[in-house]
Amino acid sequence: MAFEVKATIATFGGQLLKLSHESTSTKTPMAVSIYLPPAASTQKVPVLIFLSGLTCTPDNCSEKGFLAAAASKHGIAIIYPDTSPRGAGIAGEDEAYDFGTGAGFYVDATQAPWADNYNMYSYITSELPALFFGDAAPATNFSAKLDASRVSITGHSMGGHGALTLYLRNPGAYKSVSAFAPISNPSACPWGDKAFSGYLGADKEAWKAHDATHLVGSDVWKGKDLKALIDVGTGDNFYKQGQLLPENFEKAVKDAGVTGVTVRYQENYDHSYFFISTFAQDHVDHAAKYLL
Ligand SMILES: N[C@@H](CCC(=O)N[C@@H](CS)C(=O)NCC(=O)O)C(=O)O
Repeated sequence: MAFEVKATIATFGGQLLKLSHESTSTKTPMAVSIYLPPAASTQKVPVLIFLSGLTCTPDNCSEKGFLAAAASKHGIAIIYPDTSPRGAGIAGEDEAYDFGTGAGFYVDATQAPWADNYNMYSYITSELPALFFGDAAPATNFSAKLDASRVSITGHSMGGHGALTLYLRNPGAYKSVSAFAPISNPSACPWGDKAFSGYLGADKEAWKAHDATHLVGSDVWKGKDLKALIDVGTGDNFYKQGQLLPENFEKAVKDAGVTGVTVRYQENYDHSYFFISTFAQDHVDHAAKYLL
């Protein structure tokens, strides 16, 4: 299925393209944006995927995350997917900010009425790579510009959970991972409890396959060196309310004997894009270490 280019915006020497396409995973139109650095006009560039948090569209991070500044310098493309299907027509999908629209949690729902459309895991891990790295359409032939063999992943909050879990579930698919204020142990926090109950059902065993704190010590992730950078603000109200639980992830990492995980607690920073933009360069630099 071809991309439709909705906007082309010059920024940091490259271009931000706002795209739309019909998705086979969600059975809805999906918005997705891509930042192409200047280097993409002369060579294939590696890719960093940024998974956004609750309520976000591709615009939040591309407008105020400032990842493109460092990505331009390194010659790295950034893909900004949406956070859920929109307009699926499911009763109740727009009732809450933390479930349904804007809150797909990067899982494939198994429960009615969500299972037909809420398939963000497949969307991010299968459909989007096929679209960007395959021959989607002559006018938007990204496969000539992007190097499918060099992809890293990052994300914020719900998207930090997405980045960590997709990375841990797909060894070798991504060169490195990072996260801003990730929901690190969704099975044990109110956001995760609500989302996983709705999308995955009451059996908490099924939740473990989408919980970074469980995955890191499991057979799914076979590596030892995680190549992970995580930032959490100590002034983040969601951290204080126990929605993020990075300490649980750190303990699981230690118990599993996994190395290569840096978790930084940033004094006073909150959950917002002021926090993300402050540390954006560090996260792009982290990805660049493994992509370039
Ligand atoms: N709207 C929610 C907060 C949702 C929220 O903070 N979302 C974060 C991601 S988890 C975000 O990035 N929001 C959009 C933005 O700040 O631009 C509330 O009222 O508590």
